[in-house]
Amino acid sequence: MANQTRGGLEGIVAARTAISDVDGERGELIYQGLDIVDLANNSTFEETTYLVWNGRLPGREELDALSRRLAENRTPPDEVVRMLRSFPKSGAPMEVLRTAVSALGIYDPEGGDDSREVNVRRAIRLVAQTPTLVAYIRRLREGREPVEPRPDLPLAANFLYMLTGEEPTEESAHEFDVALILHIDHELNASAFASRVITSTRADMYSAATGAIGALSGPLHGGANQRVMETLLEIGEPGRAEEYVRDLLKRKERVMGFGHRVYKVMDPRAKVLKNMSRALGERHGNTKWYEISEIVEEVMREEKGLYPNVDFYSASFYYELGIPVDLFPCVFAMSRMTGWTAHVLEQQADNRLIRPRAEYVGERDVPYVPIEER
Ligand SMILES: CC(=O)SCCNC(=O)CCNC(=O)[C@H](O)C(C)(C)COP(=O)(O)OP(=O)(O)OC[C@H]1O[C@@H](n2cnc3c(N)ncnc32)[C@H](O)[C@@H]1OP(=O)(O)O
Ligand SMILES: O=C([O-])CC(=O)C(=O)O
Repeated sequence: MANQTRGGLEGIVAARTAISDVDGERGELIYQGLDIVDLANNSTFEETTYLVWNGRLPGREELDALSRRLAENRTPPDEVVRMLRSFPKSGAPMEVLRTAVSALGIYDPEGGDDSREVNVRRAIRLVAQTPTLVAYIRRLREGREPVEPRPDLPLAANFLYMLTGEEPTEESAHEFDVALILHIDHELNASAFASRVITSTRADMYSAATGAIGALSGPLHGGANQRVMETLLEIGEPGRAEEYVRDLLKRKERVMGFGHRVYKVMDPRAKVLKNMSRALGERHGNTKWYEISEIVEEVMREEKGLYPNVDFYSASFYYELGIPVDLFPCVFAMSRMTGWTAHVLEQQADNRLIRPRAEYVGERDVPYVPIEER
């Protein structure tokens, strides 16, 4: 049996997928064969969702039909919204989102039917309703009424609108849309793998989405974007950045938003987000968070040879957009819902139970000692 000396399944190919691929040496990411930078420059979240689910770009009518269905399905069931109202305001947003997404399964209007057609409709509802849940979580915990979704706005603009009650500028809505495109999928990342393991037992799509949110929430995965911003806020001023990072490293602590299991160079998504973070800061006349980030990046390269991952520059970008810091992982989840549901559909189409082996390192032949004799 192959053994995993360092653990973490490093370098192990554990699934076949056509959804996305990462070239860690060249710093490239493709979705269904298309380069992420091309998609960031030319596509929209809705169009890229079509691509990731269907393996090709849509024609005009196909795109309009999917956009319409995503817009029509934004309102979560009343029962789930009532549940959100009943949660303590102190609940961590990712915990609340995980629980709400799980509850969506109970109120699924097509529950019990596991055909592909129904699962595609489920995927649409999950992608359409997750942003609404995230915006509602924010409003309700602040004691404010939720802002109803607007079906005339694209998904990205509608989310920013539901968050604040104000329509975002065209530029902000466009840049946020690009950030969502960049987060849609990433080969066999931990949360996508979790979604495939759950699906492989023939459990339902909501179980897979709930498990995936749990996996994403950890600070070594999608929870890192929140920790990055907390670090930037603690640094506070560009003049303090260098010393702060060197101190962290001296204490052998990890600097969030750096390093990656697959990329050995800068994450291509981080390059796009870096430019967007600078541009947004400049438009707002506040480049402080960007400037601190740049210094952190330089020190990490010099001291550790580590580069920013997707979570690093998304942090200052989301912060400048006015998104609350502890909502950052939920924003990641909103976009990644497209990727997770694509993995569920792909796994269902050619399923075999995922059940690897473990290398047993415990004792053997241990005699049972009665409790009085221990
Ligand atoms: C969307 C995403 O999930 S992107 C990743 C988001 N996560 C983060 O940004 C958290 C910070 N980064 C990390 O913890 C890691 O780089 C991971 C978990 C992302 C990937 O790490 P792995 O491939 O498992 O590498 P591993 O954890 O074995 O680390 C290798 C070495 O690099 C060091 N290292 C890796 N990342 C960092 C970091 N961010 N800061 C400081 N040191 C680091 C480790 O301390 C370790 O050093 P050692 O061998 O001297 O002990
Ligand atoms: O691929 C990974 O391990 C983590 C990552 O960057 C992602 O999920 O976007």
